Amino acid sequence: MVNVAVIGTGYVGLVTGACLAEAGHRVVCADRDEVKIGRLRTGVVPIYEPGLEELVRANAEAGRLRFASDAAEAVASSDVVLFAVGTPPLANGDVDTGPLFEAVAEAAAHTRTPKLFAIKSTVPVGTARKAERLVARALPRPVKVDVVSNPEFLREGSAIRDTFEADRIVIGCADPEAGERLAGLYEPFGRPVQMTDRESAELIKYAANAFLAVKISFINEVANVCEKVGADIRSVARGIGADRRIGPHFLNAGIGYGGSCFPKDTKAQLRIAENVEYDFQILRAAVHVNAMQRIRFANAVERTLGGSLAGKRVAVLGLAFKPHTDDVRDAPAIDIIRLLHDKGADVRAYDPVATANARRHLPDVELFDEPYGAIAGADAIVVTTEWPQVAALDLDRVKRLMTAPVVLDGRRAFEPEAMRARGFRYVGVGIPAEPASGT
Ligand SMILES: NC(=O)C1=CN([C@@H]2O[C@H](COP(=O)(O)OP(=O)(O)OC[C@H]3O[C@@H](n4cnc5c(N)ncnc54)[C@H](O)[C@@H]3O)[C@@H](O)[C@H]2O)C=CC1
Ligand SMILES: O=C(O)[C@H]1O[C@H](OP(=O)(O)OP(=O)(O)OC[C@H]2O[C@@H](n3ccc(=O)[nH]c3=O)[C@H](O)[C@@H]2O)[C@H](O)[C@@H](O)[C@@H]1O
Repeated sequence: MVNVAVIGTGYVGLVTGACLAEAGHRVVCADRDEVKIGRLRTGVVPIYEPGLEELVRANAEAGRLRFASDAAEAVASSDVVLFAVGTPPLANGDVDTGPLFEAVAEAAAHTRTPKLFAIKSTVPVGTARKAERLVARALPRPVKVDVVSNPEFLREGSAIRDTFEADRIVIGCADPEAGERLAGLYEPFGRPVQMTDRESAELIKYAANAFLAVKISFINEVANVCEKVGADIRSVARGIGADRRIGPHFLNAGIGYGGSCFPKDTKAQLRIAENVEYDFQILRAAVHVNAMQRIRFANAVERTLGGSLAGKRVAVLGLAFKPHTDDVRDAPAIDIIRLLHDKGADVRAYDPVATANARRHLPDVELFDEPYGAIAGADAIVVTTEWPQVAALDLDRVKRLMTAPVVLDGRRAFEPEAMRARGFRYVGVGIPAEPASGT
């Protein structure tokens, strides 16, 4: 059992804290947001993540997980301090490491016994080294504090499983003994650990997200070609994904990536490369393709509805950037709705959990927590998040509610053949307009 403090109780901090508590450690999650901490103390989990509320409550009741707004007390009672504060972009495109350095300096100022500081936030190369120098200056008296890099790879919506079943745990350290101590914390998870230097660990995180973003933009470009040559992206993705060197994952073509991570981290990595006078061309192209994919899809809606959206009612299904989360940060749906709205469409949108978060981004759009209200009177359905609730719609009822049975599916929520067999005009990304033979 290790006493752990987690500084920054956002998505990563809360999930990591709860999973470490479940593994038997004694964890205190701290955040400067007192309202959030107050809610967590009463068992209210501020994010929608399947299984998280139960995990938090069970571990809080067992006395292994508690919450603090006072970082000083959290740090004083811990041997390992994990930093999981946000690292948003600054207006000039650089990563804002200010809040992280503030948290590190504050923790150091309250350190009186030897500790291990581990940076989980996604940070530019060199941040752990800088943090180490900051710690040396902020310590009230000289004690040994190791600063290691420990990037996080969890996904929203499957964050708990991703933590317990991580493909790898990356630990970047200057002193191997410090790395081993951090590896000990994760030992109950039984996952492979990669030890490396701090700079490489920091770059692994950005390179992993960049590679995945490139993979998505690549398959989206192949899908765009499919539409022009009459091929089917489903067959193409299956065919290339069967090659073990390519792999079948992250080859779902559609309206591109969104969320709080890929858009932010790809742009951050472009900026990091620019700062060392390197033009990261593939990544720049991937970011551009991703932006264009939203515009292409909105244009496809317009084309499908006869070239003008003026006076047309469109039901957009899905606001979250992916299913099983209420996160709408940089969600493709938000941009697509704005584009449709600007083209004159009367947009109504549905999401099972994200309407509250989406409201401030879409003040002029009527939002529904149930799908049929959004669909009633629609000239077309536009699918922007592949929620199971969308796939499970009563299609006869949907058809009765619409003025014409038209579906534009940006996320492959439906099977094209099944939809066409039920009398829908189905338009998908990378799917031939007419069913191709042999698929
Ligand atoms: N959300 C995700 O799925 C993943 C995020 N990451 C990275 O992890 C880091 C955290 O991300 P999220 O958890 O999504 O962020 P978040 O925005 O959900 O939470 C960050 C938290 O840090 C707190 N905070 C900020 N400055 C603080 C300070 N000085 N002292 C104490 N608390 C402070 C904020 O109040 C907030 O609650 C980022 O660098 C992100 O790129 C990495 C992997 C996955
Ligand atoms: O650094 C981060 O913060 C995290 O970013 C992503 O996780 P996340 O953003 O939660 O979600 P993903 O499941 O990766 O999906 C991101 C976006 O890509 C889209 N996507 C994903 C896969 C695919 O084949 N096609 C596709 O368009 C999704 O719809 C979604 O909009 C990474 O997958 C995590 O490993 C990483 O830890």
